[in-house]
Amino acid sequence: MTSESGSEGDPFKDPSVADVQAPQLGDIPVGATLPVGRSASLTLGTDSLIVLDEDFGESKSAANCCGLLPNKNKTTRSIPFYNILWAELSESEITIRYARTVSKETVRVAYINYTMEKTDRAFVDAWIERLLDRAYGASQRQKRMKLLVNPFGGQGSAQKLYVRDIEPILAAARCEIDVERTKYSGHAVEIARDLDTDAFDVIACCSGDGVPHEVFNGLAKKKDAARALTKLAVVNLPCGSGNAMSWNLNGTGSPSLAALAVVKGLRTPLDLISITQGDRRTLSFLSQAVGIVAESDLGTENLRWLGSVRFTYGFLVRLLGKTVYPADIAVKLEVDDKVAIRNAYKAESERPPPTHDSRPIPSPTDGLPALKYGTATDPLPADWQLVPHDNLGNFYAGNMAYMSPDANFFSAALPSDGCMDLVRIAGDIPRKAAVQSLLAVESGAFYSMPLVHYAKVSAYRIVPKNQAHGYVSIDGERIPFEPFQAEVHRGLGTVLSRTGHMYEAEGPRL
Ligand SMILES: Nc1ncnc2c1ncn2[C@@H]1O[C@H](COP(=O)(O)OP(=O)(O)OP(=O)(O)O)[C@@H](O)[C@H]1O
Repeated sequence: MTSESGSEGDPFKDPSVADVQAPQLGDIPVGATLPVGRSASLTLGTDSLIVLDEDFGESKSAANCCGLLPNKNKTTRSIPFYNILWAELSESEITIRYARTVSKETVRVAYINYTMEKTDRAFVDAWIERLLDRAYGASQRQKRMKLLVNPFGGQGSAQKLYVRDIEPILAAARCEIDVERTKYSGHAVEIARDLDTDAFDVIACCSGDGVPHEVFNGLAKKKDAARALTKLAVVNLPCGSGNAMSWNLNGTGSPSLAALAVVKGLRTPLDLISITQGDRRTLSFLSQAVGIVAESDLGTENLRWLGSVRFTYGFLVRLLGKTVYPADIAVKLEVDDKVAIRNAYKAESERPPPTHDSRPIPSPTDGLPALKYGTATDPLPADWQLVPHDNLGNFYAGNMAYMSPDANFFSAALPSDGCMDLVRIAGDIPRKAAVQSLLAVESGAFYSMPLVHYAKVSAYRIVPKNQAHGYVSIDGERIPFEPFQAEVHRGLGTVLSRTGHMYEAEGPRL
């Protein structure tokens, strides 16, 4: 466990800082330069910190400059504000920590450090504050994180990825981290259920999508469920085999880049979906599948040795066999027109990013919202109609866009539009068209295919029929093959994203 919050015992914090009347932030404009050392300066550029160091080529002493790539020909470099993790002044030393790009997929913590000969403390403090202001914008600094590591995630590599790629970034950004390893399946439900809602800002899952699913459901069990789901942002630091949540919100499957995205992430309301089956109610944050997707994923466990090809293989076998999964389906339809859906997506993407999370914080006595449409065992709501889908091939409802790095399946999905994106495809379409639809997912043409029925719905019920057994997948987890009902709760949950209102995905193409 790393605990770095507060000023007590903080080796970096100069106790005298608080006593100094710092200049106003407005006194430090873009372009403000901080002279450091004899021939070096730090300047606040438009999008980056500009480091000018005339001695850099000759003097590479650790005291003068660390962490910058040595380059004798250049004395000026820039560090994007996005990559700046922290800055501080202690005694007469200024240290700036940042995430240095070492490859397309990796950032590592680096720092620059200068001893300042003359220190106008008040000015330096204000300059640092301005730098952090540019580096974090509306993102909360020094987030307090409950961090769960699934030691079995990603075939056992999660712990190693956490130590090597994630923890150094969070620590350099001076996040407060409370680490716990999950000990058994379902442990994350209990940890989230018993967590003090006010003690943390973020629950970070070093895992795949299974642990965040458990965390949402653990928070749902709290007495103050609505408050906990609003206050605590759930994030995925990708260490599992399926990391869709990170691809959608952090835009990456790289643990170190995701850690940086989380450090800089903006609070984002997320729709959550109640799934009722019998008398059970669970929350889904990612997807629900019946038919070919569920079976290709959950019904191919015997082919684990095939690795990631397992899913595609299972899918193709069923596609070519023209397998159908008959069911009766009733939906609470919101939009059933691809042009209108695409236009709504475009309008949201062009909206200026929100400056803050405007939702009110629910009271400590607010549990989960009541179900508007009852459960799967209640009479069907009057304005819904159970429509037979005797030749159903694929029933797939998504709350996020990417289901895997190459599969932007629900390209019109938005985090909190109050809708699930529902895709239905017949199972008895010509084989060629079926294979084309599979290939179209990767190329981005899937949405526009006429055989893909794409709608925005706020609730539905599905009753599988004429099958002795089958598969239902909720966020990739198997639930009994029985009728179930789904209902969206708009913006009930909270995640962190780069924009505060969109997924990191290309929108629908027509
Ligand atoms: N210590 C543990 N022992 C066994 N199962 C665990 C443990 N900790 C978590 N789990 C279970 O592991 C499941 C998979 O978790 P996770 O989200 O990390 O990865 P995944 O990508 O879904 O799968 P994979 O394990 O293949 O990487 C979760 O549903 C959770 O219940």
